[in-house]
Amino acid sequence: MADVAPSLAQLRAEIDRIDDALLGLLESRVAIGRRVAAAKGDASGPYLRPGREAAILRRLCSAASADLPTATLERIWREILGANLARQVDPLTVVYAPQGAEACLDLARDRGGAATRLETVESAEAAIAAAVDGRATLAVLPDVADSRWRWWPQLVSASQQDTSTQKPCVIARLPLFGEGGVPAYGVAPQGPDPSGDDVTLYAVRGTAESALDTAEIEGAHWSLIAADGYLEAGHIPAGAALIGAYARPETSRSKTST
Ligand SMILES: O=C(O)C(=O)C[C@]1(C(=O)O)C=C[C@@H](O)C=C1
Repeated sequence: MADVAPSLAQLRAEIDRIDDALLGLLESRVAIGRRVAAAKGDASGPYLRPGREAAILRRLCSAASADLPTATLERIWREILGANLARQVDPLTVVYAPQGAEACLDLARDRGGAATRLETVESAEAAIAAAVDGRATLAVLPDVADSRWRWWPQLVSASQQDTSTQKPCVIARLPLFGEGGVPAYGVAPQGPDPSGDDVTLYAVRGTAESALDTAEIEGAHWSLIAADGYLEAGHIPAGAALIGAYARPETSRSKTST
């Protein structure tokens, strides 16, 4: 007897069963959020862990079939990660999206998901200030290498200040998957979180051939450098200012099967 193609009603019933299973799994995953916060305790550092998030996304994207484009997976999992983070803190992303970098707003929204409050500010100073005083979980700023809104010197100045408080650092580049378009950078009042495949940003006094950008900072000439790998403060050149580190962006895979 020839196979009878399932009816639309049967296929929808199957989709409903899968949705119920997904919901159950999502509930279980999100329920872990408060336990994760307790496990982190006071001493084990910040709640937002961009390195761990990048490692999760890379693992899932390399396991997924071509029917699930990486950009789609990143969107879905950013919502899941954001929902879990919101069980640990009340996340706030502060965004500076000037003319020419309006996409920062969408990148910030996609990054934090619906569970993260979003606030726009009128200057890079205001965004970084929100990260310095701890009001924002993440400050999202436009391309670090673009002189139109050159904000990295503020992180150099902060790093030179003689305070014991945590300096603001670049901890993410947005998005993780996908090339093209103006990238955005995430700055937070915490040290960078290694993902296993990272880029470190630091600044050195003087002119460097490989500089992404240069600036006069408090009377001295500085160059911004992007180096391969995760370099801790002790491993960047002597006298350099650590700007941060972020998961190396991945090329997106968007093909779909036919
Ligand atoms: O692994 C952690 O530290 C978590 O807080 C869990 C989790 C997740 O949902 O997987 C949530 C937020 C962090 O930014 C990273 C990962």
